[in-house]
Amino acid sequence: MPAATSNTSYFDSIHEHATPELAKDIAQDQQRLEEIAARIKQLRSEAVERIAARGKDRAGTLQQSLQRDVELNELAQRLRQLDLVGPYACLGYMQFAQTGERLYIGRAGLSDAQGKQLMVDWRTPAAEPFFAATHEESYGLSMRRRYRWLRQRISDYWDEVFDSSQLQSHTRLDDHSSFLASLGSKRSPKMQDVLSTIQSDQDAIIRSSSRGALVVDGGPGTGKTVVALHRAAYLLYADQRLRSQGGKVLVVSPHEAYSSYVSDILPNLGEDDVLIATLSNIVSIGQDLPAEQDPEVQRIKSSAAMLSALKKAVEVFEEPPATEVVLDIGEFQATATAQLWRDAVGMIDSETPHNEARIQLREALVDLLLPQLAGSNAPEPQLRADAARSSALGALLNEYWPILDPLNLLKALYSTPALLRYSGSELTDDQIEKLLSAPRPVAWTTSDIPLIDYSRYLIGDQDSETSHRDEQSRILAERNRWTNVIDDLMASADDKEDLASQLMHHDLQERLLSHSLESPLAKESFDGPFSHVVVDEAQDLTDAQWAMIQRRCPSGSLTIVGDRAQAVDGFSTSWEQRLASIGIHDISISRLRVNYRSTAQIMEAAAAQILPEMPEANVPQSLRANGAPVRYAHPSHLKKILDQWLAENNEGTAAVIGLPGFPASERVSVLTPEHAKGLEFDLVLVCQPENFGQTRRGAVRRYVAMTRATAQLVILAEQ
Ligand SMILES: Nc1ncnc2c1ncn2[C@@H]1O[C@H](COP(=O)(O)OP(=O)(O)OP(=O)(O)O)[C@@H](O)[C@H]1O
Repeated sequence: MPAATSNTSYFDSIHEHATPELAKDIAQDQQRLEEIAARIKQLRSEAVERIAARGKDRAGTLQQSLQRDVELNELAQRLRQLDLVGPYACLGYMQFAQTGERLYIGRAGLSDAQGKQLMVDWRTPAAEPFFAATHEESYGLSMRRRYRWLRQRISDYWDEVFDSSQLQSHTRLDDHSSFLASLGSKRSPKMQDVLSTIQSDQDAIIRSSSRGALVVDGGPGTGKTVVALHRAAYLLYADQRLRSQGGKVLVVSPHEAYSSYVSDILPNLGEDDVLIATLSNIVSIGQDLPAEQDPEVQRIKSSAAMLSALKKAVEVFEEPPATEVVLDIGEFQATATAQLWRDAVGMIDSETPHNEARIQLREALVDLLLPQLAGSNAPEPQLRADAARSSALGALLNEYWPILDPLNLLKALYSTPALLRYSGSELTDDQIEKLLSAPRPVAWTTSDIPLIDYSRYLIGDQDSETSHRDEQSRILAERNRWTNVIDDLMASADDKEDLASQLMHHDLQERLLSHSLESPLAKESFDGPFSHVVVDEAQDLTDAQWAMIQRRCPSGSLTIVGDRAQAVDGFSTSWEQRLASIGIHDISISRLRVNYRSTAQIMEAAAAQILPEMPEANVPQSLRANGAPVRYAHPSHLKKILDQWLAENNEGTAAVIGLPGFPASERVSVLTPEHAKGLEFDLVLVCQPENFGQTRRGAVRRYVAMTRATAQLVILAEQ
């Protein structure tokens, strides 16, 4: 038997007490894990050596240095993948009933130097039974073993036996204890990695098609977020449709703390290109915006009617001239009529933002005015250039299609009665008066985010004419540079046909060209389009916020994660009705019903809050029944209870919810119920929940706050 290494030493400890069958089984297991670890180590050192050697290559032809750069890039990527996967490479194995063969499942596929398969990638169809098998449908498996990793070591394993003939040789026969133990372990500021214990119902959602919108509905702690993030990684790897659309994925996060909490999950799954952003990050106006204080103003700004008002306000600045305008172009005169203007506008691509459309409009006007300059002796290109640059045409555009500033237009809409009354035809008179009566000067709030975003979408970049010119010259220069590079390559190559086919068929040229043409900001751009968007806490999104997301996902491929019972502002319809109201019709709904987070005692207390207000709430069943009782105490005991818990637990996290001024620390978060959404803590102290409100809104806030606890819940109330 190979010597034990650090990440398999757990098996040594159970080896001592094992039956002969179990000892043989463990030895086989241990050997495969050693082979995997050794192979990763070998591949890693080969990659490092190759990088060191290729990095020193300076001399050579242009072709050689080009290939060297491509190779270095690929090696660096390979190394990064090995480092990501390495410490927790193997998730477990499944054994087939008929052949007795074991197939090991990993975060990535791996073969040894002779080509023997050591483990298969979790996202491949071959790996599916590992996640999908249940006692009802075993997929031909006799058993499955899942490892539990802790600090880069296997700390435990969990066996499930599907074939009764195997019962004698396993110590942990369908014993959920290892799995349950992992659910009860102490939390850290980062969401834990649970790939190896993904359950069959979760797996079915992860692997379902990317077509249309998939709603993942479930109560608190049912693994909706886990499923959505694993689904993003799965689709990026396995879904041809998604990859053919560019494979850009966006995860819309409800708040910054959530973004940070889940930020390790996708990199641990080998995906570090997925963008996670709040709606504020997407708009980014360089400051943290306060929430809108007036609920009525908040409602108006969240409505589709407000988006229509904004669109109409932009159109006010696109009206044709009422009378003919005579333009002096060089020594000639040309007349722009309202009809000529309309014809020119008809030549613009209707999706182009206002400021960028000015570039197209200028060209279209020149096209239509050109016949009126027929008497000129100048060649046509010269005539066109003169007309396009003429100050008369510039003045015409400035008057009837001025360059707009997206933020100023929105401010103007809020504060100019005539503009708001004209544009806001879908708003009621009361709503218009409400907006006009808001304090001046306009101070942005979070409710303005979707409107700012829409205004930017409609209007585009203020400097678009200059940027357009700069971008054109950049692309031209880049193309020339690469044409020269490729010409040089062709000139220096011995076998031209071979090189030409390399350039044409090997994707070298394409990759280099497209990389070099990518704007430096493109990777971080939140403008999309994205081929798939994951939306968490989707029950809270307003119409205007949905519009922001839909614009970024023209394919309509969405994973929508939510729980109607956690909607603070109410969610009285079904998912189908809600999504249909914003134009999403291609929907399928999957439900999750088991709570992996909170003990039964915590869920019972939380259910008592929500069910009287919302009897149809999807309250999930807790998997862990043996928890501590919920504790009730006077608010004055908060500090004492917290200090005692910190002294007794040197690991784990706590949250104080509902007492904003309380001092936070490394292990103690201080949150409102809204900002606690999506998060979880070992200990949750809910402060004065009676102040959260008496209506349904209050019940939802209490429910959200209480269901953040994994192990201990303390309610601090006056009575
Ligand atoms: N298959 C699983 N194996 C182990 N742990 C799991 C599994 N599924 C979910 N969990 C754990 O359950 C907890 C809750 O998961 P998650 O945050 O995804 O739930 P959620 O449905 O999004 O909850 P909420 O609606 O309250 O935000 C997390 O600690 C997660 O790691």
